Amino acid sequence: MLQVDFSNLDASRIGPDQGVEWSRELEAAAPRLEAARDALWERAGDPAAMLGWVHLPEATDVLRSVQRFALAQEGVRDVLVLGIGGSALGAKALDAALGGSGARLHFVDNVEPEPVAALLDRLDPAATLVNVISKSGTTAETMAAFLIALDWLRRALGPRWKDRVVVTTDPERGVLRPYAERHGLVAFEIPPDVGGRFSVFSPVGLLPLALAGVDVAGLLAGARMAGALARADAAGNLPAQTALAQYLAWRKGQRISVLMPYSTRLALLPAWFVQLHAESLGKAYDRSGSRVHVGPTPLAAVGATDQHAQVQLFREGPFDKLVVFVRHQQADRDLTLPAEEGLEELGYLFGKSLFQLLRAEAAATAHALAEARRPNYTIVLEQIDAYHLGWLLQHLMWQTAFLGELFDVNAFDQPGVELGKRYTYALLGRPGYEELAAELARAGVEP
Ligand SMILES: O=P(O)(O)OC[C@H]1O[C@H](O)[C@H](O)[C@@H](O)[C@@H]1O
Repeated sequence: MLQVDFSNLDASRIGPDQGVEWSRELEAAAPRLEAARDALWERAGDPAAMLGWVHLPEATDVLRSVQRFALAQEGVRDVLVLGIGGSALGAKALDAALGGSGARLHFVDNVEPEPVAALLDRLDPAATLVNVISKSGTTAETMAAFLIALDWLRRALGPRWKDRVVVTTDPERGVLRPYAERHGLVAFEIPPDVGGRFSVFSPVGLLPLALAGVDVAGLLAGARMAGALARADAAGNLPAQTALAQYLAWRKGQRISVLMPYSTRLALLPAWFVQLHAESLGKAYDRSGSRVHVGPTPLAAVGATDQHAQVQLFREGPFDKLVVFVRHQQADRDLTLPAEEGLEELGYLFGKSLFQLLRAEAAATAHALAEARRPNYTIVLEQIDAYHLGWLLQHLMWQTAFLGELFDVNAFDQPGVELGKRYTYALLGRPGYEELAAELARAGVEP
């Protein structure tokens, strides 16, 4: 089960001394949420609407081909995953939470030379599979890493390098697809109507995760539950409900949306969420073309660790945050705290377990924030496993789609990142970018 405890929204009334009860807010917004739901499901069949991610959890043929490929990779101990943004963050978060029983995944999602060189020094090319992932098939960082990895493989393996590369990209766009065809490389598809940050349950995430030994079928089963709830009426539609809480918070001045899982295993989940919300909702224009400049600023935190770093700000700083906790109810393993002579002052801990302490800290922090009228709600997972994380990630994607409707923005494009890319091309002398290069020269911008 995945449940959401909204009780601290009531306590804090979404902001200092304003707002009404959560249940009333929800009731009042029900028609709007249900209209948003109907609009999303109606558009889900239209490839131009970029809602293909809605259907990924049902794609059992893709699941099987990914599993078959992973099973056949005998002798692969390490996987070099070359991708950035939506082509890395989901698998990275889920591997950190659930990986470990299969191959080790190493993500190259930056172009800083020292870590890349150090990683290649450590790995054995004969036991490493390179999975290059790019929806557009053109991203400079990913392509640069690919050029280096190809050279590294070829030097060590000669013509056998082809057995050690698998490509994940759009069926048509970009340079990777024709390159894979030219060399007969195994290639998986990212459906054209699935944007990068919504692609974790396509081969983008499923392939590396299957190689890492993660229960990818479990992920999809959980993700299907999020989809089922996204069809429900407002009273039972969890993604619509959390979207509403986020939207109301924004409207009432809580413009920073914190995601704070109480789990080190989930420490990378907020990084994935940050891209999902930032690129989907941070928009200059609404769908009718009016200037709006909307978008909650997503902020990453981890409990209990950040109680000792950020919670001071969350509780006493500006009234500008909505804090979302993620907790789990069952630990897979637990450790009991033994009594120790000479440390009697810690007696309140003796006989308790680490998980009991973690749970107490999460509940205490949520209440301490509510008590200071800081809005927060808690997503409760039964446990940290593939099923519940599949559910959680798909829930957050649905939440984002609902928020796109509430803010009336296109949640599936990211026009704001393009100019920086074009300037980079100009600085590197890419043909066709001469005018931009001249503009940069006039402004005194140098690499
Ligand atoms: O998968 P790719 O096409 O290589 O894209 C990787 C990332 O880069 C872009 O700059 C976009 O802003 C992201 O949304 C995307 O996830």
